[in-house]
Amino acid sequence: MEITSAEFVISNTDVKKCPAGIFPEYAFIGRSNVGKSSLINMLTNRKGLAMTSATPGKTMLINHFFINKNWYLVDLPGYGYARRGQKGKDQIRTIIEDYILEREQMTNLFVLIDSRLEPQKIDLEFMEWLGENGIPFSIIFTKADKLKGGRLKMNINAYLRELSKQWEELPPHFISSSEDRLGRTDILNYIENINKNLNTK
Ligand SMILES: Nc1nc2c(ncn2[C@@H]2O[C@H](COP(=O)(O)OP(=O)(O)OP(=O)(O)O)[C@@H](O)[C@H]2O)c(=O)[nH]1
Ligand SMILES: [Mg+2]
Repeated sequence: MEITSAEFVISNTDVKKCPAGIFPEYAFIGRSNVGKSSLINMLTNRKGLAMTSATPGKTMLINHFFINKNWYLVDLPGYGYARRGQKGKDQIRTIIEDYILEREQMTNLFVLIDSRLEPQKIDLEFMEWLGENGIPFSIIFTKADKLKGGRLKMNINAYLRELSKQWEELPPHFISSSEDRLGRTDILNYIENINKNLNTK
């Protein structure tokens, strides 16, 4: 799929104020600093569209980007950033949970996982929560450029093994690097296919 237009629309803390209309949307979630905003910039080919930072906790709001004038990419705040303090963490948690549970336009959630790390409890618990609530999601392993091929494969296999203890059927997964533009075609094709199926229903 070609990205012909990508426009920032609105930032929100409240799911009720997100854009009206029935356009499907694809949201990105994961621990702070995992690379959600960078991935949105990579997918859209627009460097400064979503704000990124080497310091965790950059994205604090629900950000809507209108793509090709018929679907949205949504950048969400990261979870698990300890330095926010309990109150800050609770606020972010509420924003994320309300969005995920209440946003009917949310067609698929991409859960981003840092490919360098061994399976993290916080991510596994988060995906378990998604399952309990019947939220459709896929996994994107990020920052693949930081690892050599063998190590990358090993880490991803270890993750999938851990997930298969939790899930009978594994969710679709992708491998990405926003530095090397890895995964772009696969992720955009995946979105395009879902959009097509929605249109034929
Ligand atoms: N090498 C490499 N660095 C990356 C990649 N993706 C993101 N980064 C870096 O990781 C840091 C965090 O990236 P962001 O995209 O801001 O992460 P985020 O998940 O949006 O973080 P929060 O908004 O704080 O939750 C930045 O310094 C990015 O340059 C990648 O694919 N490869
Ligand atoms: Mg961000």
